[in-house]
Amino acid sequence: MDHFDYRDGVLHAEDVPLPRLAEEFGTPCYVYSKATLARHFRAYTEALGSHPHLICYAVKANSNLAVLNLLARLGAGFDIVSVGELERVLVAGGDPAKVVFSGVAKEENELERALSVGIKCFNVESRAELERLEAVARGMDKVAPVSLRVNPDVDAGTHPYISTGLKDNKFGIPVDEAREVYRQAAAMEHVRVVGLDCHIGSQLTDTAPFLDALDRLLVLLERLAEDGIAIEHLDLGGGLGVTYRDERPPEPFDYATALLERLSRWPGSERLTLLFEPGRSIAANAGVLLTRVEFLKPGETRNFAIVDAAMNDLIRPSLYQAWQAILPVDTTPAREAGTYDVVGPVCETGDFLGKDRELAIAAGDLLAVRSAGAYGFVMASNYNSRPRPPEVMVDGDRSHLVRRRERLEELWAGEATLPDESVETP
Ligand SMILES: Cc1ncc(COP(=O)(O)O)c(C=O)c1O
Ligand SMILES: N[C@@H](CCCC[NH3+])C(=O)O
Repeated sequence: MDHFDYRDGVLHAEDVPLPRLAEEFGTPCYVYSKATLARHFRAYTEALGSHPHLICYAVKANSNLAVLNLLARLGAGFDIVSVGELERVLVAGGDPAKVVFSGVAKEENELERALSVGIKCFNVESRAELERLEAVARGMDKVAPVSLRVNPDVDAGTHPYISTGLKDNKFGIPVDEAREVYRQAAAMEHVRVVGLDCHIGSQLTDTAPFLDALDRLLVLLERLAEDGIAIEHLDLGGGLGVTYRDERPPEPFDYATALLERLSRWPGSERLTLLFEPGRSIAANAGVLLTRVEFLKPGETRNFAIVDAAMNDLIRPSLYQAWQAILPVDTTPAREAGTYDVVGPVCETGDFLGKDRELAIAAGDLLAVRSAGAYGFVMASNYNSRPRPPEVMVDGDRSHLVRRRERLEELWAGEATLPDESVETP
């Protein structure tokens, strides 16, 4: 469910026709729906109801300041993986006391900054990192709130590049070692154990692996209680999948309800605050990438639709062979249908947005690549010295630029690292 649909044959974002946005902001261009972002976020909080909880949106999925600002105003916490993400959360008005810090190699300066602004929790991924954090906190005469990210060794059944909860993956502390590392943490003067964390992978389409992981964490929780180590919050990470094509993942509401139900079987669980770190399930289907067909190039074995967006704008199809729907924006003109590989201008054979797509299009037409709100702009690059695209937020019948397109002159001068972004005010 989202707010991108056809009216009189023309694709709209909420009440705004996409051709109007292409006219105003140019292409390629990311377009986000504010109402969809808000609805996806609220599905989590509504499912959790009165159970103590905090939804820490995974900033990496879409770190646009207007997106972060909207979620902060809805009461979100944030899951960050770098000090850069922390600074973005702060600029966007996020509360540092609702920030959890994940990642396998947080640097000393990152730990220092996070300690100085007072984040909620460090999700520690190894014994060595725990020791680094304790040393930094000692140097600052602070006490670091800590969860251990446990690797529960469950198969998330997702793409190998985005599976994180298996023994083979670099993430987390093996569940069998976690008890020992918790004991070590509990004995540290400058560390305070507050939580237990896991994140088993991304784009999961079934609740079963999440429930398996939860069961394993709860067994560990009992062992920790025997050791006198009290846990205040359980962080189940992110990872809920979305529909790109024909996947049928549970809705955020059903997913959160299932986990809550399983948790409620455990005595004392009503006192345990539940944290989630969703990224994709909030942002993916709240965004499209708008692009224009430059040329149609018929070939002997394949026909190409060459568009003005490329792998530098949206890398998921090239990197993971990810399938994202590609739709004509205006279906009213009569066009001959054909089968096309939708490719960009970048000099790589792997530069494609979609292959073998049935499309009735002509040069100059607009296309919308769906499900591009998560891991879209954030993974964009300047490869081939192409400027990164602008980002636009639609709100009802209004739209406004939330990041302007990089200018080529700034790229040449090496000054394109901080393009303008606007933080929307209510
Ligand atoms: C630690 C952590 N939390 C949260 C997320 C967000 O995951 P997703 O976008 O699949 O919800 C990720 C990315 O997979 C992650 O690594
Ligand atoms: N970038 C990945 C998701 C990465 C998840 C991050 N832990 C994707 O587009 O599917």
